[in-house]
Amino acid sequence: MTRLEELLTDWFPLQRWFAGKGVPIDALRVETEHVLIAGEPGLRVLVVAVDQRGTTDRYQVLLGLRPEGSLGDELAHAVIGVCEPAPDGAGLTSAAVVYDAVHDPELTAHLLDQISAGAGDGPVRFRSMPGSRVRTGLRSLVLTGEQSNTTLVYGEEYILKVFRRLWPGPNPDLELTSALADSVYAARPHGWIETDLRTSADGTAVSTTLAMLQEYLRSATDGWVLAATSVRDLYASPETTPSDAGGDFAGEAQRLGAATAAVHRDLARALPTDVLTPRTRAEMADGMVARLHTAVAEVPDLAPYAVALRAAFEAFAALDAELPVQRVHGDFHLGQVVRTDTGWVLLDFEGEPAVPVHERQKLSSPLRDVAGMLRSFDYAARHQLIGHTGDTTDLTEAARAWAQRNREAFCEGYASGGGTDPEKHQVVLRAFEYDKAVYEVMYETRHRPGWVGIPLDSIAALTGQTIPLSG
Ligand SMILES: Nc1ncnc2c1ncn2[C@@H]1O[C@H](COP(=O)(O)OP(=O)(O)O)[C@@H](O)[C@H]1O
Ligand SMILES: O=P(O)(O)O[C@H]1O[C@H](CO)[C@@H](O[C@H]2O[C@H](CO)[C@@H](O)[C@H](O)[C@H]2O)[C@H](O)[C@H]1O
Repeated sequence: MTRLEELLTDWFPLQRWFAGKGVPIDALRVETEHVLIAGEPGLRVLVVAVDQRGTTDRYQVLLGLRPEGSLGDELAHAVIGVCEPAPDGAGLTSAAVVYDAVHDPELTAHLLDQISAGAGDGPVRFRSMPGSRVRTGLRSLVLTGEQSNTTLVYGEEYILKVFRRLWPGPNPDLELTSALADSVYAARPHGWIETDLRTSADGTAVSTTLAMLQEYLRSATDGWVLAATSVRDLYASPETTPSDAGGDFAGEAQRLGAATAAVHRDLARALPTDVLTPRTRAEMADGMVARLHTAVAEVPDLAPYAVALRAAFEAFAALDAELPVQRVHGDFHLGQVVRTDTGWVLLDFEGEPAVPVHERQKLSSPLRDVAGMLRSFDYAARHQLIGHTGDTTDLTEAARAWAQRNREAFCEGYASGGGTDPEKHQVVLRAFEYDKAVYEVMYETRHRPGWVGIPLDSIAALTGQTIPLSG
């Protein structure tokens, strides 16, 4: 292991985007290293392979290099460590501080310049969308917050989403956002960065998205923040109904449902569609059951509900109805939608970040996204109860009413906006809701253990094993 690899081994577990937190790193290798800026400061793009418990995941690191002692205080938080020159004289010629270059506007300016120029035909390629004229000379800032990737905002003009965990192939976010380039319900794409990544199956080099440049929506307010504010208003007077409390969210939920239906319609027009046969539906249900088994093995608290969950997946498999499928969002929740001055806009079409890309590219029912958003209403209603001591009967009842009201409004908006009426497909909807809740139990256990009670309580309620909060 080189000194750089040793430093990265210590640094990776501290990163929010590192999916292998809590599991020891068996080995870490810099698989490829390409110089984007030679000299000082230097910029390199690394693909780093991390072995953990018999599996290998790959991540992108944009590595900044400056001579030791020359790094300003404003970059102190981004430091990975100090690298010595190699004894054989290859690579560095003097000791350098290496750091997470996404935090260095002097280096990230280069990425925007290169995208604007559509530069590079070598191992790292920069591309701008046909018809886009990307402005340069804008200073970048890293967006803070809980994120699976790293997002830079350039001068309130563009967002550059730097994908951290890499799978060979185009990132679904770029694929779907490009398909929605003319939609008012999605942020316009302007360009991307790509490299070649070898598949683990046969070693073929596949063009793989490293980052995506998109329009920055200046007037955007996060859907989660808006919903949480509405819940907080209700909690201030839990004896009132959600419709009478200040800050009722149902109108927004209804419009969000309609926007979601419009996006599904546009995706179905631009990208492949199909109809599930009984066999392919059974395969989808098998996938849900397999995820349940994995989750129960990792989180034993899920075990009491396994029979009820499995029964819902089997009912889905046994349905005697055709099920249209298409490309969908795949990880739809209130944090993936923003309210702008012109209405709702859907973001982050990457799918569930922990799932291999080829799985996320599979066609699915749009009701899967509907189920994702319904789960999110449930989260928004419940999360403010975390850590509440004392009698929460009134608040729990208020939360239940809030979730139910917004659930109904969203489904009504979705159906009136031209989507399949969720109310008429309860078996499908239930299976997708349960599947998402099982995913959430795993997600929370790994990333936010203090929140795992939210999906667990919902599963208890949804399976009828405690007082139901939703549905
Ligand atoms: N085009 C955009 N305009 C304004 N804000 C955005 C835009 N894209 C993303 N954001 C903000 O950044 C957050 C994270 O972006 P997202 O694509 O969801 O990243 P991640 O996959 O890491 O969660 C979003 O919740 C939203 O608040
Ligand atoms: O936004 P990401 O693509 O990183 O998605 C992951 O993180 C989400 C949390 O930020 C997680 O969403 C879960 O928590 C939300 C509240 O924070 C809630 O609204 C969602 O319904 C719930 O699923 C998402 O599952 C995960 O993939």
